[in-house]
Amino acid sequence: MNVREGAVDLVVPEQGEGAGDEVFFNPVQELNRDLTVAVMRAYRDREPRVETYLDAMTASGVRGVRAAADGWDVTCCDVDADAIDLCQENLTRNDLDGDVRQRDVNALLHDDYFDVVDLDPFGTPIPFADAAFQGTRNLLCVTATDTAPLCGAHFESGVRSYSTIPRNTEYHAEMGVRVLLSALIRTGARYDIAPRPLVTHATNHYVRTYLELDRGATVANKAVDELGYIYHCEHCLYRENEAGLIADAPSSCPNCDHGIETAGPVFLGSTCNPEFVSTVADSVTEEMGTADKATDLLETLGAELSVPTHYDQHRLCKRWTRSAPAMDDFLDKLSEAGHDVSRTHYGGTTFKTTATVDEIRAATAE
Ligand SMILES: C[S@@+](CC[C@H](N)C(=O)[O-])C[C@H]1O[C@@H](n2cnc3c(N)ncnc32)[C@H](O)[C@@H]1O
Repeated sequence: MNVREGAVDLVVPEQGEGAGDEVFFNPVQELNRDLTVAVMRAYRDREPRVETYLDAMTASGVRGVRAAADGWDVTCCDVDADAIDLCQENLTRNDLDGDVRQRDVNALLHDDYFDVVDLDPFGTPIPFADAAFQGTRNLLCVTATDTAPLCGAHFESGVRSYSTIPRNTEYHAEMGVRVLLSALIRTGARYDIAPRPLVTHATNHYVRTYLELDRGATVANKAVDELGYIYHCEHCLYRENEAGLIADAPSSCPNCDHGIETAGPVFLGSTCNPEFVSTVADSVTEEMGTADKATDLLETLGAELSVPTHYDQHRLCKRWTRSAPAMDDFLDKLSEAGHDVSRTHYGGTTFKTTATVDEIRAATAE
């Protein structure tokens, strides 16, 4: 089937039900790919010397072809011979050049360096993370689609993949973001690399992050300092964060005395850089099929408070046996009571605030 995405035309296989033999193409990931193009444009505007882009798991070649159309010096890699043929066909169809390699990307990244590396695997990216930190000069783009392990819904799998404790809370997508970033920061630290999140979002059952890599033991130590624990009470929705690698969890919830759960080490720092996010928004262009969605998402991300973790207004109001008022009125009350507050990209009824759960309850009481 023929599809047009961004400024390129592609042939992609019809996707059957379940895992088939055909080369993978997911039209739902167009937002992810549009944002990738915009992030790379914004990054190149800031760092004009970056040139090379590795589409590490290319499948149909869609990411590599779009990057080549945007002037990047592109390498496309996949282990699958059919993917490699299709990727080459799609480059040729658009009259574009690219270096197309049938290889295990872990081996390729062992031999070669790229300014920007894009990991877009099935499921967890962790089996590719060590090689990616060694083979990336500037910007590492990572997708993870294994949201159930990441957010603690598949607990053992999350512990195994990410070497941390994920907890299945009502802010599960943010738990996934912070677990993924924790694992990537700990992996980078082994090579004296500090990955700094420029943009991170959780959308439609995947997490996507763009990490600028800084080098040196001192900065890598600082990155590790941003890891810590979240203590969470499932009864009253109280939560608290503690930086550091040694957990000192309260024995019970300081708010209601019920049991407390510990997640971590997770990343407690900023998952986006708001100034960079605004330059990404300026790089979204109208040929992108998801331009409006991408712009809305970036606007929300840019304004989102960086504090962990978000609340869901409906969940809180249900817990307090109140009806949920209009979000804007609810957030205005919190703000008028002197608390920092923002909406979040995790959902229409979600917000972040510097207020505690008791302060939220008091400030928004009718
Ligand atoms: C989710 S698909 C990639 C989708 C594509 N990036 C897109 O945007 O449509 C994952 C691809 O990774 C490839 N793959 C799996 N293991 C790999 C490895 N070790 N090295 C390179 N490619 C690999 C698979 O063959 C598959 O084509």
